[in-house]
Amino acid sequence: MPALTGLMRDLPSHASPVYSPGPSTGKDVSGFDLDNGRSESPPPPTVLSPAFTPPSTPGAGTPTKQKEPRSILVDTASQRPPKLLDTLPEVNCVVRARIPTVTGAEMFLHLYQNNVDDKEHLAIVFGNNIRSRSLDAPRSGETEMDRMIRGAYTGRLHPGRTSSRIDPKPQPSTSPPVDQVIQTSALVRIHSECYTGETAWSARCDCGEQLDEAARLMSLPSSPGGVIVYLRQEGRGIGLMEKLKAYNVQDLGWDTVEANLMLRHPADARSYGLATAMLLDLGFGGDAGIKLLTNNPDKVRAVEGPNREVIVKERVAMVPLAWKTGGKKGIHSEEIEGYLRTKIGKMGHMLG
Ligand SMILES: Nc1nc2c(ncn2[C@@H]2O[C@H](COP(=O)(O)OP(=O)(O)OP(=O)(O)O)[C@@H](O)[C@H]2O)c(=O)[nH]1
Repeated sequence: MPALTGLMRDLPSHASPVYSPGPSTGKDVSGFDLDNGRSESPPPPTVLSPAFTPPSTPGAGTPTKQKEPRSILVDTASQRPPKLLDTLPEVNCVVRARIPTVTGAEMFLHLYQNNVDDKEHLAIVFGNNIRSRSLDAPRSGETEMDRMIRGAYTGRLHPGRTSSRIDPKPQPSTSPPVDQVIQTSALVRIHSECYTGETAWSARCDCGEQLDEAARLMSLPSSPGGVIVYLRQEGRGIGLMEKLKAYNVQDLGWDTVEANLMLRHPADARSYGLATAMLLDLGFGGDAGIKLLTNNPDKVRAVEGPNREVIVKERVAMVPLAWKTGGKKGIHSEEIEGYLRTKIGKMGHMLG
């Protein structure tokens, strides 16, 4: 069908996010034809959230720069709780530093230690009013200089400052007061490390784009602030070495879930107790609730913790930039199409 082939070539690569259930003649159990990188039928409504509409008119959904994130109300109280450990890990923020960023926005990087692993998990905090309880707690024998060096200061550091508590030259704050932040649910993203997608320019996944988008939304002038909890759970918890093997398995024709299973790993080996504990430390416990930036339904309930220590009130979908902009921006590759299709079809991701 030369006419159809020509038409397909003219469409942006993301134009048909497809999933075909039932018997398939292709290699992939999700119905995705691995030979030509596309499938004939549209996704059934069951695999997409009601709000999702495939971008039939490329370019029609181009967002304006300052657009507020669209969120969907979440009610996890009525859902069956996932299997979580009974107790949350202990976390301790050991240092915090101000990082001016290339976009002009400023954030505070918080480095955590914990009692379950030796990794340096991070909280990337936007806004001046989100404080770590463990960081601010006094340590015996420490001097004011010690406190400033580990980041337990208010306001801003500047040459000559001697007290961690009173900033003699307070900076004007554009953020609302703390109480207000707690009443308007803050934006939170729980992000799992992805060296390939965030550092090595990989077009196999959308991890780098999601990290950038989360930071952009939290830096909008209208944003009450927010936190990206950055967990060192590379490769959905299997580590970089195993993830690279999984990429080779994927190049041999299997999808991201099958590749993990073939290597004798779970499809997803992550847990979120550390994230819950870090959010509690940053003051997000109780009724205030959070707005969680995610497409992953498992993450929504798991982040709340065994006793719903943190409550996810709303979910904000992380729609791929290529879908939102009709293909003008974002990631274009055969690999990312297969990856997103598998996340929707097999991992229940809701991209809308
Ligand atoms: N094993 C494996 N891990 C991958 C692959 N691609 C990305 N990852 C890892 O997957 C994690 C990100 O997971 P995603 O599925 O993109 O997203 P999510 O965290 O489940 O959900 P969102 O909140 O919607 O982003 C990171 O740890 C990546 O390193 C892959 O093909 N195989």
